[in-house]
Amino acid sequence: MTDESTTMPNREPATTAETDSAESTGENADADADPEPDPNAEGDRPAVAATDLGHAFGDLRVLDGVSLSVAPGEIVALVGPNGSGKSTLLRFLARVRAPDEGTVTLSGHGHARVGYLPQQPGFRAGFSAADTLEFYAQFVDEDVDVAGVLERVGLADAADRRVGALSGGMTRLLGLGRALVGDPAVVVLDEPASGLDPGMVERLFGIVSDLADAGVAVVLSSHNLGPVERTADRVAVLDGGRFVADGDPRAVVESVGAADLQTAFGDLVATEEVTGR
Ligand SMILES: Nc1ncnc2c1ncn2[C@@H]1O[C@H](COP(=O)(O)OP(=O)(O)OP(=O)(O)O)[C@@H](O)[C@H]1O
Repeated sequence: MTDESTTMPNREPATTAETDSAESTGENADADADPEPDPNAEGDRPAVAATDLGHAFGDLRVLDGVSLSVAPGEIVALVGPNGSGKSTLLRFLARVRAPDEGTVTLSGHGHARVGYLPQQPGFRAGFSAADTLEFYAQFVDEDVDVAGVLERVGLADAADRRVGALSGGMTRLLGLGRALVGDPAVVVLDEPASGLDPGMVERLFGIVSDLADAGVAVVLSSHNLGPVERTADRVAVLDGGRFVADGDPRAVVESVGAADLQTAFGDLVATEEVTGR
């Protein structure tokens, strides 16, 4: 069992991040290297910033000097081949674990919580979808409109269904609902569209757009490159432990003379030598 399949994967980082600026530091990180925040530039500060992240699993170096900042209201999509380190990076951004090297800093006005959808959301069997969200609602200060959250993620009709009886896609939608409990300033979604039918994929990316319109910083991973190209403000292509492209989707596509992100993806990652996967 991984840490993702526990019943409370996203509330831990949430509660630890309820300060104006909270930082997760790798063992080898140099905390002194971080600049002092400029109070006059508060509005320009990223909602979440990862700096020089490095991480290895045994001999496999998964991330190597990766930096990423996400502004309030910005949607950043991580794309990359299977095993390129997207989930690992997202766990660091969500602060469910710390990298070997580098820092993750959250900024926020008052609250700076992170909502996290793991790649394989797990819930305690036997409880209903509504009961499950009520459970997580206990851990946030705000009143939570559980029925509203279920409606938002398309599960209103499944409110009373036991979580063990939800389909794979519905379980992911409930995980998205859990990530939204408490109106976090940063939402980290690991393959939120995986297993969803085409209509729900559109709905999912619509929810993501609405979150960004409300000022939430969203960082997600996805292999659904069509919706990513249409929805994301930035796409960051991870391969070989580093970003091989990072920018506006159109700019990334044009940088390799491709017609669309799907084609650009093939060009970008095909030219990289990938080891360890
Ligand atoms: N806990 C772990 N122990 C050992 N190796 C791990 C662990 N977690 C991830 N890895 C390895 O690190 C690499 C990156 O994995 P990660 O899950 O971050 O990739 P990903 O880009 O999210 O892949 P996918 O698109 O298939 O979900 C893989 O080679 C994986 O096998």
